Amino acid sequence: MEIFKYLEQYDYEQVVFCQDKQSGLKAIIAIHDTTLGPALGGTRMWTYASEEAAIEDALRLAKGMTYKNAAAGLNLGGGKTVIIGDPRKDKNEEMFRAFGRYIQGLNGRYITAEDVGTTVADMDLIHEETDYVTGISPAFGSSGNPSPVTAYGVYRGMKAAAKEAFGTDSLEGKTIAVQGVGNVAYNLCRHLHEEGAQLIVTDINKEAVQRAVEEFGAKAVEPDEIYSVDCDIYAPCALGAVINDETIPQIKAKVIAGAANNQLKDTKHGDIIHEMGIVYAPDYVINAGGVINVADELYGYNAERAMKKVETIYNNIEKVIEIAKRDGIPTYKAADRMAEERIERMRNSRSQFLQNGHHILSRR
Ligand SMILES: NC(=O)c1ccc[n+]([C@@H]2O[C@H](COP(=O)([O-])OP(=O)(O)OC[C@H]3O[C@@H](n4cnc5c(N)ncnc54)[C@H](O)[C@@H]3O)[C@@H](O)[C@H]2O)c1
Ligand SMILES: CC(C)C[C@H](N)C(=O)O
Repeated sequence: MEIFKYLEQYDYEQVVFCQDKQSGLKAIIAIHDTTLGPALGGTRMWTYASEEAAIEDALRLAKGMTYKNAAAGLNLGGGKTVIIGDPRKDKNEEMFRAFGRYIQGLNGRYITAEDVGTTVADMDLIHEETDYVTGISPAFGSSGNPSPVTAYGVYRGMKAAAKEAFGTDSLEGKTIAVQGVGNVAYNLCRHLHEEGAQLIVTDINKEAVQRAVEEFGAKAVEPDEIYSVDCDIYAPCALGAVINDETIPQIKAKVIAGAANNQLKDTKHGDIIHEMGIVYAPDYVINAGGVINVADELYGYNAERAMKKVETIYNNIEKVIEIAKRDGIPTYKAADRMAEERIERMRNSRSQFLQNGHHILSRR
């Protein structure tokens, strides 16, 4: 990988490699764009096949956060961290504290939170070293685990997408195929079950599947069967790149709306599903509930205020669908347009320097 060429192509600002021999920390912090404010994005811990795969993931996810934060109307830029390692075996206190010191060294350019493989307890350890961390324990007056809030946002966004496809946003009686029933999707399934939807679920973790079967009367299928099941809505809530050349021909759903980041393997797959008439709720618009919730900590966390903002995901999905129709483009492009236009507007409106003692970083 020619790193600077890649950074230039997608206009990344900064990449930081963090190494701490004693704790085994190997982390990559990628900061994509700070036009709107400090870069906020979670920390993923994962066993990558190669260092290059880890760098690519950090970069791709950081850019996604720029778009997610912009589309959600947050005054935050985009960044992300990946820690190379197995979250079940390789974690220790020193690792997260060493990582916290690296974040502190960035002096507020990057603020972290949870992502796949990291937990509230990990954020609390980071918090021992820096204030530039969110998603920490409610005991600190903070918002805690963002997953249930992400799930609520996905539920609301799914309803907006359903309204476009079925003429009503009621999910009662709809069959919804949920791929992965982890932290977010378990809570999503609860909302869907309460509204009277029929659930089909899969996961590589059999216990997670069993819980959804017992609690929500879900029907279980094998992981590779989820794409082809008869359903109204397909909700990808596990991995990225699941909308691809192999899966698209199998999909029977009229709506794709789920929590996973980077669902389209390539942009061309967004074009294909658009041509098929599938209503696609762009991933970073529908799954912004978690980041909206943790970002509220920067103002002194208020759950009511945060949930009010999460509700706007319904309107944001409506807005994206409206732009897509107006401009005759797929929804993924409409979402990019919405985010890019906001960043551009803010960039242009900041032509004068004015010291601002009330900047969000001064309020903590
Ligand atoms: N947690 C959040 O607040 C949040 C916010 C925004 C986006 N997301 C994204 O949503 C997705 C889910 O996040 P999460 O926090 O629930 O993660 P999680 O790790 O708790 O859940 C993911 C689930 O997917 C399952 N899975 C993995 N590979 C699978 C496969 N091939 N087939 C079926 N199931 C498989 C895992 O066993 C796990 O149960 C991720 O892509 C994450 O990046 C999460
Ligand atoms: C809670 C958030 C800051 C990060 C979350 N994992 C996301 O992808 O949106």
